Amino acid sequence: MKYNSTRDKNNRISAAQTIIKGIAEDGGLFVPEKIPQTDDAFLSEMLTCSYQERAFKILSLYLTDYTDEEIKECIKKAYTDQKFDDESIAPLIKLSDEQYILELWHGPTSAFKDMALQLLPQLMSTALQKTKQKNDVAILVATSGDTGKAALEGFRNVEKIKIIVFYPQQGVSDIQRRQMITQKGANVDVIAIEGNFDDAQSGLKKIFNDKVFNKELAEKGYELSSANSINWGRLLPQIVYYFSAYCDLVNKKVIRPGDKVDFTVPTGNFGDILAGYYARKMGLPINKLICASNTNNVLTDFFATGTYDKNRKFFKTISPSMDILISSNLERLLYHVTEDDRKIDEWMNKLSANGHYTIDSSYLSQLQEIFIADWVDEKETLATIRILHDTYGYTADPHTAVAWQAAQNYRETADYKKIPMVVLSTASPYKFNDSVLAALGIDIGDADEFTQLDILKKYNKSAIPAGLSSLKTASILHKKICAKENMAVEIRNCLK
Ligand SMILES: N[C@@H](CCOP(=O)(O)O)C(=O)O
Repeated sequence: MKYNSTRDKNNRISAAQTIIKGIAEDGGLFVPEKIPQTDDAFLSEMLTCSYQERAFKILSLYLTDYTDEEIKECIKKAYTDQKFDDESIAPLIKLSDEQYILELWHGPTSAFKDMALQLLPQLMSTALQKTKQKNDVAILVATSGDTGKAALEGFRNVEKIKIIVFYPQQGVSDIQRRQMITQKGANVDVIAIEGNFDDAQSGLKKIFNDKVFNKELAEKGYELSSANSINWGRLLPQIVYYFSAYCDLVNKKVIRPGDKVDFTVPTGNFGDILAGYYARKMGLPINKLICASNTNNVLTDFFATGTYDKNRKFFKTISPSMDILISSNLERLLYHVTEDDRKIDEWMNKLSANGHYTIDSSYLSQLQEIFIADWVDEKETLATIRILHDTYGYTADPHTAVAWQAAQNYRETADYKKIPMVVLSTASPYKFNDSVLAALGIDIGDADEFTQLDILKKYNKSAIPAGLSSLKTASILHKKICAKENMAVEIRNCLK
């Protein structure tokens, strides 16, 4: 299996090279040349498998230049009970006969990003050995809150790899910031930027494509890569949990093999929901993928009109990980729908130059067959957290609440087929204590984030994750702040 750039079909490389590179030199994203197909037998074998075995079955379809032993070893190191506090790795929680929550935050940093970022470092280290690359890798990450910490935790002290994370100074929750600025590890740097996530992501994309800068770093012994979902190695592990949740529904006798299921995904950079699209293309019986946004509803408008327009007000919300106006992985989706690298290049150039592009109506109709897009404002997000708590005794974080409400909205339309709905829960509520407590009507006065953790415990059945309670005594190790124009300067300083 080879991978090619969305902007140049002739730019083809192996899976190992794809994972090391992260992004193509032409600015495009790497996609599998063919999406492997699964059949009834594949799914039926998967039913009795552990999460790790399910991961192996999916990964081996895509990582054809890795040996089975290499893939198994990567999976074994990633999904252990030392790292995940639930043995099923991604537990499926029933809230009603038709409504399920897929909790993806039982890893070390309490966000769904761990599902991929515990595995990516293993896949990358193996790729470096396989390709005998001489230079070290410098991973550059832009985060709106969750990816940063998960990437730092995954890559800390990994040999031949350095990692530099940029986060928006004013755009993450208190706990998310604490998680990042207390990060230990000889190979990590964390820098706040005076800007938002889009500034960080766009700044890094420019740096990835800056030939002169890349040459300078190569001479110093570094190749750049990414741990954001622009890296294929981030998306691939996420396909697994769609299959796994489906198998769990069959095993619980909620559905029979072959029955269709809907998934709702809180969406920012479009990676998580795109993994669902790959699962669907591979043959998993998914009916609709519901793309849930917060007030930064650029994707909702895109799926309604076919015009992607980032020229709009950027809102800082209580679901900061979704505060994004340039959703990178949409490029991959458009490539798969059009199979036309020229068109993708044209649209992405328009997006860079003017901030908008419009796709042909025939493509839009194809997308509307699969995707339902909706958005939820701040007030409704808070109200939903309260409803989930009071009705189901379930404490959700704001991102999950956005998705839950978008799912309910869809379930009230004439299109809804009365089939099970799985809502992806992407972060622990303990990462967003002040918003969750406000939603529950609890007065926190001037309680700090750690007192808030303890208060929230009284209203939440699950324990405070060890990785969050330990932050209280953790020393602050990273204090750098930079202007958004100075990211390259900071990178140079970190890679001296
Ligand atoms: N939601 C993200 C933003 C980056 O998305 P990614 O999936 O491409 O890493 C975050 O929390 O940082």
